[in-house]
Amino acid sequence: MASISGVCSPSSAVRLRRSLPVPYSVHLRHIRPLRSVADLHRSSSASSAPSADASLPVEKVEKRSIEKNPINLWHRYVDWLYQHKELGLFLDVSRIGFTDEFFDLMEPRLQKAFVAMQDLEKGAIANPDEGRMVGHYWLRNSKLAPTSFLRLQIENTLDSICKFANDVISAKIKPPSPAGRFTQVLSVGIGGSALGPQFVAEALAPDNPPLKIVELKKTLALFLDSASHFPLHSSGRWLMALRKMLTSLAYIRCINVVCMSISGKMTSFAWQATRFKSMYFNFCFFVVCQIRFIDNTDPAGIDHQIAQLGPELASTLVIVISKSGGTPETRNGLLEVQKAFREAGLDFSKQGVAITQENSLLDNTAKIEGWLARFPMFDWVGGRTSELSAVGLLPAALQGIDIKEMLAGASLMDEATRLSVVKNNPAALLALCWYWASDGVGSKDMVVLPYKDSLLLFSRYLQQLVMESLGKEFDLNGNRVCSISFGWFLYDSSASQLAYLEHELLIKDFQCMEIKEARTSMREYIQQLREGVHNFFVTFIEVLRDRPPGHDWELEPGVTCGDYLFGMLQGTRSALYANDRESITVTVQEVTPRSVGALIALYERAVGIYAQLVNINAYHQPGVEAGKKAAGEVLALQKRILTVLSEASCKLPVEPLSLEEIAERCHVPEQIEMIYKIIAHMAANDRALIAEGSCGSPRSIKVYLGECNIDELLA
Ligand SMILES: O=P(O)(O)OC[C@H]1O[C@](O)(CO)[C@@H](O)[C@@H]1O
Repeated sequence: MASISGVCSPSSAVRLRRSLPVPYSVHLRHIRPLRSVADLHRSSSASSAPSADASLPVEKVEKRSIEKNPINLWHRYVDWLYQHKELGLFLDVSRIGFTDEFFDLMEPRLQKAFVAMQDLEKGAIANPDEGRMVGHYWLRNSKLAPTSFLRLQIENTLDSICKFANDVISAKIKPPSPAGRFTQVLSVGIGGSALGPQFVAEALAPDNPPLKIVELKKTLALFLDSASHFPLHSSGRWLMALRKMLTSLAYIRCINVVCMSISGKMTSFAWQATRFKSMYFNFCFFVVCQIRFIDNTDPAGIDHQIAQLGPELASTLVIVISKSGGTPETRNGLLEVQKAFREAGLDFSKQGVAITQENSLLDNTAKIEGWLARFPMFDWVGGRTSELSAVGLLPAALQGIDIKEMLAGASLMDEATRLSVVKNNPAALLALCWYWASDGVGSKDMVVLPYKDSLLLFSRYLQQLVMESLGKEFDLNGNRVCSISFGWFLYDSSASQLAYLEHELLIKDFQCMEIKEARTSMREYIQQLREGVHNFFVTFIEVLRDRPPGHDWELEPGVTCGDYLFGMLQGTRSALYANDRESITVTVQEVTPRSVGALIALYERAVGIYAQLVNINAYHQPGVEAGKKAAGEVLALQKRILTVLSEASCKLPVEPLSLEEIAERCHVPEQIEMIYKIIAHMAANDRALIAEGSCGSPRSIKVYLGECNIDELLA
């Protein structure tokens, strides 16, 4: 929250957008009044007979002007409001203008999608390319797993995660260094093997630094010494004193947990003192680790993380996460970290943990090198839906996050999203809205706006889930899908921690306005949102609870800081809608392990249902594979260039080569531009390659090697 104007801004903005035009027919926007709310309500019931012309393809449904009458809108809001009582989660789709006619046409498709989802949950082969099941739903309810073997696997893995995390936190498992306990976790992974843990850490990790047990011991000893002189008679006062003393250490969240767990049981001071001693031991279980991530192959980024760890590398648990076990970015990260360990005189194997498929390259490496622990990734869990497997659960547990609560939240949401009454199924409602808003062909960007800093990374997490699942070229029948249809592409605003929606919107769409002006006041902000290019629909993520109970205060009479954030969200929603910008609002009571688990499950299911609606396979990733292959080809070309240069440079006299000559000798004249880029990159990094001439005029460049030991160069 960087604005000093007091205007709250969304925590992050992600826009997923179309790349190609949509068919003309779906752009038609005829102005025709909506039917009455009562009609809408009637048609929304799953049991009601479809009233629309079933022969009309859903894509031909006309888009009418959206309802603007405030009273009708209120009724629409109330009629469509979804609430999950136990989860404290609401979904408001009233500001998406789908009509009853559209709903009726979609209803049979949704019913078909529900059946497909049921099959999926029963273990149907949902990824025909890889011949595998898709079972992330079983992770949160192992009874659903199609075989008892799988059920046991799930349960045993969860047990071993909990045990390992507890042992690390209580220092039963410790690093060899004198530090005596693990204080940091470094997670190495990418894509689905990084984004979930990052999102959850940002959302749920305790605010405070890891407890330093030495410091704690000292303070507790002092307290115990003086405890006998305390004139405290009631457990309430005793607790208050205890809380005050411990919170002075600034570990508020942990302390609350401990104090709550022992309150109400204390009667006498003697007993209190005993409890206090035992609490000291319990308290050790709350000594959690901080987490850092290496999620790219950017050497400077890796160096930064390692430098930030500094001497704490000796007490860092390194978790390497890769389902395939062979992803180059992750392998590179691992090799870099291992090098840092070697240079610091540390034994990596004593601090390394692998999360990967059995017998993958990574698994075998961890086995051979005798790493501290290995946890399985199951082939029936895709990377982008792996947050509630060991991938997300182990890092979360190490940070003291209640992973069973996360699983419970997801499980409750799974139950809710299995229902076949569309109106009672929040994932189906989301999929329906996406289809309406983007015409089923990705004609609009999806902007995800979490209005809570702790949910900053939710949009980035969704990026991977949605784009990799829905950005497909071919449908299930092998037909090329209409334009790029289901791909929503991301504008990643997270580079700016300020995460301004307006920043993104301004740069991309609102060319007429200055970015700075957008920050000055809410009025200009809304002005710009309303009048910019209309190529998006919004999902607001709202959190009702501003601060933990008892911590809020009024910064002006009757108004808290959270009220501003709330006002910003509501004001933006209203202003956007007034100018025909549709929005969905997902509301949770609080950001808790349970609500985070529920949000993850909600979107996993919505993506699955939407994929069914548009007849694509959400569970394979041919595009990603192509990208990985392309990267490999560039590296192969680099090796060929080095071989050619070596032959020319090891002659006497040395023969400098032009780019054309290199391309010809590599037998790829058409790759001359790539050859130039490879050489420019190597030259910029002081590799054993000398490029004479000007980079600005590539034709002038002559290249040779400064040394001619090709084996060393290729090593
Ligand atoms: O877990 P792996 O096999 O290293 O793959 C990492 C990620 O890379 C991707 O292939 C692309 O980001 C994802 O599908 C996957 O989650």
